[in-house]
Amino acid sequence: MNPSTGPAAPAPIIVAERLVKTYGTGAAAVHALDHATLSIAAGRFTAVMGPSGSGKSTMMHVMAGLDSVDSGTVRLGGVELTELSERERTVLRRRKVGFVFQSFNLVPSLTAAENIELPLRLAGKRADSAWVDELVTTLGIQERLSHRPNELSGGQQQRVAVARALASRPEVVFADEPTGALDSRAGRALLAFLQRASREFGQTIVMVTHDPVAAGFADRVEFLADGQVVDGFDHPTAQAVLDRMARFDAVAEEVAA
Ligand SMILES: Nc1ncnc2c1ncn2[C@@H]1O[C@H](COP(=O)(O)OP(=O)(O)OP(=O)(O)O)[C@@H](O)[C@H]1O
Repeated sequence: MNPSTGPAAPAPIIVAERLVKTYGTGAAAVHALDHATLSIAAGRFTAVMGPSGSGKSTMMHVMAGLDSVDSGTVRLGGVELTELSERERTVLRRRKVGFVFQSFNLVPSLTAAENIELPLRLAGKRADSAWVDELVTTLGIQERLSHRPNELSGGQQQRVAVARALASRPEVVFADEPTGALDSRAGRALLAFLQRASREFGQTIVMVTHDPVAAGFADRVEFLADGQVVDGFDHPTAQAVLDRMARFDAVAEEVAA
């Protein structure tokens, strides 16, 4: 450790540089990403925030290999995603990435246990049953494994979705507003679990959120505005995030005036 700088920052697992993604052309063109540059540290929990339309979901989809860019580069675990075909990106996603969506996205005809195992089956991986058992127990869903999603509460469905995302120990878990459909108690329990997954198990997590309280569970917060990463800091608290967002609003009001 260098005493003047503290512990070295962990190596980045994702390096996204000068990403450009434009929808439409001419006067109707929308610059969803406008030379956005962002690194995600391995083993950390990172929140991505910013006003509606600032490019958060687009950025996440590109970093996860779900979407292509017009220009720029994205390396995920040393692999340059922008050089892969769509098919190669799909294979890489199955091997390296887990997802948690706001709307859970569980398969209705499968039980909770079958949903949890689905990404492993798709990736042709064998389940590490001790790990899956630990996940299921920690998330408190062991009594619900034989139930189908429509027999589970929203909070239980989301916990199944989290177990599904972590079951294969992916290099990165991407979570898009994972607490958006939950009440605040269930939301906090889920955030505490994500925080624990990164602190205790070294799981890298990238979470898009509008909620300063949710961002307060992360190790770092990054802010997007108008398709660019404009700020970021470590150890965010809900209050520090709120203060930063208020400065965005003040600038937006000045621009509009
Ligand atoms: N498929 C698409 N076609 C056209 N425009 C799109 C498409 N997807 C996103 N956009 C536009 O790109 C911009 C960035 O969108 P994006 O969804 O990444 O923002 P966001 O920050 O995630 O927003 P929100 O917080 O509202 O979900 C927006 O102006 C959006 O309207």
